[in-house]
Amino acid sequence: MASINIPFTFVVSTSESENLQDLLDDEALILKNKSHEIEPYLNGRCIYLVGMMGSGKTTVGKILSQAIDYSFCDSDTLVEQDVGVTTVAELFQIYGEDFFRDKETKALEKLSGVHRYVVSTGGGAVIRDENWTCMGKGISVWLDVPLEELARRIAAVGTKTRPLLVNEQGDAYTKAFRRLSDLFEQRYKAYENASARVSLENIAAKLGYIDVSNITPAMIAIEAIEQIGHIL
Ligand SMILES: Nc1ncnc2c1ncn2[C@@H]1O[C@H](COP(=O)(O)OP(=O)(O)O)[C@@H](O)[C@H]1O
Ligand SMILES: O=C(O)C1=C[C@@H](OP(=O)(O)O)[C@@H](O)[C@H](O)C1
Ligand SMILES: [Mg+2]
Repeated sequence: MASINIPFTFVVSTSESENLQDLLDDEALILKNKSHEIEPYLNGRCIYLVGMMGSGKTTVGKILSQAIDYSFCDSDTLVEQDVGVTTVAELFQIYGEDFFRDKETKALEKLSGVHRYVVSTGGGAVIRDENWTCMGKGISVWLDVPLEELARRIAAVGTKTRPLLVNEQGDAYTKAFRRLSDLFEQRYKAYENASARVSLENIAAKLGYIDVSNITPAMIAIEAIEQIGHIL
């Protein structure tokens, strides 16, 4: 495999909630045990998390990478470092979305040549066929989260973090929900191309939860491993 020059080394930057040691004991144990079940069949293929903004790709990706002893990469971070900006929002403001999409594709092209990475993609990575060509060399997993939950999470962190939401009017939740609904309508068929799907509504049903708000990132990582196991 030709060595790909990725202009930085990744250290899995884990905040408190994204470190296996800080998960509930049973979650960490289940993650480790389930990871051992699939590891021999992964053959080092990268795992690409796809899904709408706010679906937890970056958060779950860090946990999943540690569980399966993979490195972690967030394609947005790769683009920010490549361009020399601090945030994607800043990049959109200076260079625009088309420039961002070209850089996003270049990042995925670079990543298509490495192994043993969990890659958290940006929510719009699914809209370009050339990105699917890159991700097709690995295993893609769609984190399918209800729009209300996406809007709640993004409102909690502030819509300024997502440049595609900033021009909407109204309170943070309403403008996030409105724009996310439009984007999902445009993209859901693209997300369905993923190798596997993690539905938070299905997890809630399995656990007897009334909604998805209490499903932790670790539970989602566990379900992702289960769904990957079904397609190996
Ligand atoms: N399972 C979860 N439950 C509650 N909040 C979550 C969960 N997963 C992620 N979050 C929160 O939602 C926001 C978006 O998560 P992030 O990982 O950045 O998603 P993405 O990379 O898909 O946009 C963050 O504030 C994160 O802390
Ligand atoms: O949905 C999108 O088009 C985008 C999602 C963002 O990533 P996250 O999904 O990690 O928020 C980031 O790539 C950019 O703001 C565009
Ligand atoms: Mg992200």
